[in-house]
Amino acid sequence: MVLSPVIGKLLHKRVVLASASPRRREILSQAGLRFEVVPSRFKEKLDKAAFPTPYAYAIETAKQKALEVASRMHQKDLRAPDVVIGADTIVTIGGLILEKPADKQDAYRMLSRLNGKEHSVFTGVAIIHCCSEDGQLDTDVCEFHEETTVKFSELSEDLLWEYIDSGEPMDKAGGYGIQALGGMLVECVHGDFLNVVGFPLNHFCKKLVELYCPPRREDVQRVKHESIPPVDTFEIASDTAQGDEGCGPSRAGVDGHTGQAPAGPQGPDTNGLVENPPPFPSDLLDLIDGFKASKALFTACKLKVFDVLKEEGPLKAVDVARKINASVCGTGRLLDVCVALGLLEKTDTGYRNTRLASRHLASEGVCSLHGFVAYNDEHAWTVFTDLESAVRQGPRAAAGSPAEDPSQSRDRRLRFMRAMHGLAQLTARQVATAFDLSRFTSACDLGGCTGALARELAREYPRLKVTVFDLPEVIEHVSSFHPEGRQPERLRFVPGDFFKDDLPDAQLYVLSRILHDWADDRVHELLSRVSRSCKPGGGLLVVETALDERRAARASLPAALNALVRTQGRERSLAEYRSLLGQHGFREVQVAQAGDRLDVVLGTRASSAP
Ligand SMILES: Cc1cn([C@@H]2O[C@H](COP(=O)(O)OP(=O)(O)OP(=O)(O)O)[C@@H](O)[C@H]2O)c(=O)[nH]c1=O
Repeated sequence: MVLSPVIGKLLHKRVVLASASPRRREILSQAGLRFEVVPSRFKEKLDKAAFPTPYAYAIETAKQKALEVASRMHQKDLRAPDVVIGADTIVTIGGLILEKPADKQDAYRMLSRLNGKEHSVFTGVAIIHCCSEDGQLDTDVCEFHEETTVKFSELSEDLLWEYIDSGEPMDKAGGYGIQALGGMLVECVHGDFLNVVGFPLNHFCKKLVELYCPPRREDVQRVKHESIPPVDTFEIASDTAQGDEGCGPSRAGVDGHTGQAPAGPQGPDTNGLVENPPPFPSDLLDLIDGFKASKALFTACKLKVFDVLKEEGPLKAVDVARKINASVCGTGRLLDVCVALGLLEKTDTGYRNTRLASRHLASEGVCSLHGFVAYNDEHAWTVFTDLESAVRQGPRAAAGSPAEDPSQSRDRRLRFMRAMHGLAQLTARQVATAFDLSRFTSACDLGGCTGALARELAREYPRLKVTVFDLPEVIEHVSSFHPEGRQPERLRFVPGDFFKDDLPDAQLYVLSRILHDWADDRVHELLSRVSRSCKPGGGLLVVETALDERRAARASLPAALNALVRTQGRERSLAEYRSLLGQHGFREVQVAQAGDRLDVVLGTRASSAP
């Protein structure tokens, strides 16, 4: 049975599934798709470190699998299939990508890593439309990914080995099959179950709707009046008004061109709408509306909605309104928007936090980003409204990072410190473990703010003594960030200015999220001071979000703008950071990623002066 009309659109096409996975075959054939199976010969050996995110890796692998089949079939038959579908499923935990285990020991290593914890399963999918012209293969690639989180129960060694001995883990990413025996390991799943099994059918159907069934004119007009994107529903796929022609393999739909669609036979009508409108630009509308979503999140945080619900949820809108001292109508709308944004859940008994909100948006807790949200709301929001003049005039004349600007008010400094503290706590472990730093016995975190990274370094390396060096007006507030009182013995805070004062002695210097705040001349000045203090064999660890050519990731783009509106600094590429370290006498420069957004660069001070 073909439930989704859009799958029906593919019935007259030659569709190929470029996969040997029996699960993918089953999911797609149960959805009513008719296709041939041609397993891909593409070796899954792409360099994972070359991708900004795990899903970028999965998408690229899926694309390469499908392209290999398309080009092999084209060469063999001189007729490529119409559509080739490739997919790749990976399991990720703590920044690590797990694929199919090589052997039983490998399966054991994977399952022990997942034991008792939550991990993400990503499937990257590529839908390739092929067309042969003059013997040449022409392809249009549409790609997407889906993420599902899965939590394993605490499992005994015996159970893990029993499961491994069943043989089930061996052909499955992460070493388990949720659809079979492996289901017993799983405590809960958040997201699309079939995505874990190997193919995100729901997202796939939505993509097909985008590709094959651009919205009808009535829908476009409705959008004009109501600003509600009529996408992502399968009803649009019903082709009563459009017929097969309008819903065909539109080039504009297939290659995602958002430009002008060719005018229909009558040309543009009086509204400027055309007979065959281009695919509805839902991503673009999301982008246009993006600031409203941010502001809703900021406001809910500021009003402590997530704190109230963490402590007492689920609660009805009227009760939340009373607790946050706001109107019932306004609160109800804000709560519904938070539900739509995936921050809250609405149940029969009222609204409650999603796990994401409880973890990151409530004001307390080690993973809280409440301070970072407040900083964005109260500071970044204001300066970004002036982005146009920053773009016109170039970076702000005001020098220095917010923590270092002496004219800053105490409140503003504290707000900035809270923001940095939240971010640093969240990433400290990944930064501390990006390289093995156990050869060092002393480290100095320059501009180390509240010591969040320094604490993690001290925790990770039991021999390491860590000094946090920051401005006196910053150090003065440190104790309020560690309410439990005493700092660990191997951690000390020294007030000073890294541009003026002698740097504390250390074997390893750390500059975490510092360099991007400064223009090139100041960066050279700082690095030459570090280089002079660092003894041969010592190290310099730089932590930044690098602008790398490979990284088309949106993650690094806001940072590029930050530097423009906030300081004289700028983001730099990994090649630039490497070169900066080289110019200041650091050799054997290595690069690693700490999570999705941060790059860590480590250099060793050479014996000869630069
Ligand atoms: C987490 C999980 C994974 N899988 C299977 O793991 C393989 C992933 O490997 P892949 O590289 O994406 O695919 P493949 O099997 O090598 O096939 P191919 O597409 O030819 O590369 C796929 O099979 C999936 O179903 C399950 O069956 N159940 C699960 O719970």
